[in-house]
Amino acid sequence: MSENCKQQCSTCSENCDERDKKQSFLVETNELSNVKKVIGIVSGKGGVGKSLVTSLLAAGICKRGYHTAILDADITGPSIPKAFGIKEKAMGMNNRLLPVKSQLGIDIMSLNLIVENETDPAIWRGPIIADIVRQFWAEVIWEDVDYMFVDMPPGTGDVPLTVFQSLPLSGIVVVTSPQELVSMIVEKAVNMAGMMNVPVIGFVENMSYFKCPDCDREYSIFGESKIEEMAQKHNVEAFAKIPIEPSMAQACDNGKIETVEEKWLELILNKIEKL
Ligand SMILES: Nc1ncnc2c1ncn2[C@@H]1O[C@H](COP(=O)(O)OP(=O)(O)OP(=O)(O)O)[C@@H](O)[C@H]1O
Repeated sequence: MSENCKQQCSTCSENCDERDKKQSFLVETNELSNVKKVIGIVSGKGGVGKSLVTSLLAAGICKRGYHTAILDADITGPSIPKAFGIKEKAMGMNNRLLPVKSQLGIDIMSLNLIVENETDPAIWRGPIIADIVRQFWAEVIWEDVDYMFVDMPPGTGDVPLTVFQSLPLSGIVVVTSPQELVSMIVEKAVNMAGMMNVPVIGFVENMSYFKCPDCDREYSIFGESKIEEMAQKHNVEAFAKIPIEPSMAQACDNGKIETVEEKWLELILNKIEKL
């Protein structure tokens, strides 16, 4: 690596071996797959609504007329099939796996679509889990996908690193909540993307506020929003605030996430459309 390396291979003209090393980790898809853009959804810590945002973004892009897919890389906590109300299992064909289609036609692959019982825990160590993610990318038939959304596990561990290194990410969307934003955890995820030369498309502050249904007053349950500050600091134009909305939790539980409006995510969806 050059002494002056800033880990910005796409804009650097230096002919160094670091670029080759990074590219060598990329895993090829199979001959039946074609994925145009891959977007990672990341969060610093668990439970902030990463799967919800993944589902809303995928549904939003699908409603705009694009063939959309979700790769659920959250192997130990796969919640995507439940949010979409998918009960059937993925089928195999010629040693390859076929994704299951949602009602809108989103192609979905998740561990819960191949294990017999959806409550069976994935008691595997990091390298095995990372390998499953690679297999989901390489061995599932992703036919003519315009946009694939990857629901990553929280943090900056083994599996997020595998996704960053093995999949050709066009960018990431960072999901956070107001209280988490003040911590350094989000910064770690953003810095990880920077080191891997992957741009941040946008920030989503979930559970940003609660709007009283009686008086329309907004309450900052988890503290004041800091999303604008954060976006400015990292020079990211697109950001979104999603309120705490009990009907959304219900839609997730009832497998009806595709019926939820994605009005809060317009800016980010526009940005994704222009990638
Ligand atoms: N803005 C919101 N309003 C109401 N419920 C929400 C909201 N955001 C998330 N939830 C609910 O909180 C729960 C956790 O959300 P979700 O599974 O998306 O989090 P996650 O960050 O993906 O979690 P993990 O990292 O553990 O996979 C879900 O039941 C979801 O429906």
